[in-house]
Amino acid sequence: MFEFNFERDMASLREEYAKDAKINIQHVWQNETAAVIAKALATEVSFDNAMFVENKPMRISDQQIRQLPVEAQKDLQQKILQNAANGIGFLYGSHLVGGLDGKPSPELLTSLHRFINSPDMFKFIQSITGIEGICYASLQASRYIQGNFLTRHNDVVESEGRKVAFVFGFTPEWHPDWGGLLQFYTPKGVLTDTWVPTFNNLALFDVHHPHSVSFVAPFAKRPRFSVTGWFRTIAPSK
Ligand SMILES: O=C(O)CCC(=O)C(=O)O
Ligand SMILES: [Fe+2]
Repeated sequence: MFEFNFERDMASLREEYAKDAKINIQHVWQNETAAVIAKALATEVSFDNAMFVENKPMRISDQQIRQLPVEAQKDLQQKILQNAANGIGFLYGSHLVGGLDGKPSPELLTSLHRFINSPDMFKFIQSITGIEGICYASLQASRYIQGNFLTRHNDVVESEGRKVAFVFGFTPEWHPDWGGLLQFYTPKGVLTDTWVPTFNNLALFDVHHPHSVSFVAPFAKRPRFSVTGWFRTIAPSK
């Protein structure tokens, strides 16, 4: 069902990853597969708003937000911005595949989760990164619309054995002026790289890299869709 371009010059991918523990690989899926996943993201996924409020992560649906009195909605927005100003903030559309957010996933994403958890995929990732013992990949569909962002952070969670972050991009025709840029920093916070959202790519990077998704401008013409997660050496207990 999913056609992935496993046949590649692995030596050059390895060499690229080894330079700075990150790589942005283009045209990873066969065109048809990428189009089918992109369509599911745009039409079948019910996204919650993942946000950071009063120093806590929370998730709330569009409908729940609409049901709040206008003053409470403004207050929520204010609190998200306050947290971001203090250094930790995010607001974006998120669907956790596998029932983790209590919402069923479209069949296509469930199958995709299985595919990304296949021995072939683990072998592919291990061959590029040199990391052994990958046995699980979590999966999240994400959607960044105008006003969404994710401030600088790393993805280290020792207890989950997260090793390599991945972002499959499904965003055609994005203009860098619209924000939504995946940015990398040194541990001291100096900006090193900026990757513009694109279609049918796979960004892979060591979870220790500080990174962010820049604020999506109010004039962005479309959403930024991705499927993201982490390749892990510890699987969740059932
Ligand atoms: O969507 C991206 O480009 C990165 C997302 C990310 O950093 C995260 O979800 O932790
Ligand atoms: Fe991240």
